[in-house]
Amino acid sequence: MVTLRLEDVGARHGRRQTLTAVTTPRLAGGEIVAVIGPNAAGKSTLFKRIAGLIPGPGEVHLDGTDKAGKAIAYMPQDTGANAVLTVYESVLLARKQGQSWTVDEAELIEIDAVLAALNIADIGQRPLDALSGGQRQLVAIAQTLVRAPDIMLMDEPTSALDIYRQVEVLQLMQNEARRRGMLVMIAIHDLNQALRFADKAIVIVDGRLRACGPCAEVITADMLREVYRIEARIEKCSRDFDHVIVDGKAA
Ligand SMILES: Nc1ncnc2c1ncn2[C@@H]1O[C@H](COP(=O)(O)OP(=O)(O)OP(=O)(O)O)[C@@H](O)[C@H]1O
Repeated sequence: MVTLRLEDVGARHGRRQTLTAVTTPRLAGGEIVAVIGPNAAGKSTLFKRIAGLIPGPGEVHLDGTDKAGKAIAYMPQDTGANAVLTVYESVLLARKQGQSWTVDEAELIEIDAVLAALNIADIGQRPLDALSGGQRQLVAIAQTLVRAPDIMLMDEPTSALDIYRQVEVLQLMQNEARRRGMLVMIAIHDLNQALRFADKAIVIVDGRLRACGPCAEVITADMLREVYRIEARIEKCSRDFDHVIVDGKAA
């Protein structure tokens, strides 16, 4: 099973230290980890650092994978639209990522299955630049999923989706994490969706790790007051899920 552990991981943008000494316990495949924190806290920077897209001090310890160089897939927050490609072609291109261009039947079946699971099979032949924002986000999720990584880093993957699609995507990611033994880290601002779908939460504040652990232990009224400056209660709904109820800004 894949595991990820960060040790003193940092990053800079120019002269500014944007990530400082982030150390986590071992995070294991099969789990959803919500990465939360205020705007500009360093969530995307953390993902880019884990994915090896930006340099910095510290160690990203990756174990239990045989997909050297392809174990981690990063889905950025802003997904551009390449006008030349159709949805299907773009997903196929993501699947092949540097491999030979021979396409076998099993790969096509897999791509069809991912498009169907995300409910976007009907737009397969549409050019990318003719999609809505939400459709583009779903295509970006498909592009990441077909790479069959051991670790998926998803940067606000549901920010453009309606509530039905949010649930559909987060449920799918939960199922896929369990089924494939994949570690899925999701930067997300919706704390109720984090409480509903994530096993653990990591809180990033000012580029530092403030907390890491089971959602119920991390997403607390005290944390919301200190980190987000809001007064809120965490209450169980009638189906026994924790919910954040916001009362207002903290004094
Ligand atoms: N390319 C860049 N050049 C300079 N500064 C950057 C760059 N990318 C990010 N930063 C800075 O690094 C800090 C962390 O940004 P990051 O995008 O990681 O935050 P975030 O937690 O993902 O925010 P959000 O929730 O708003 O998406 C911010 O202060 C941001 O301005």
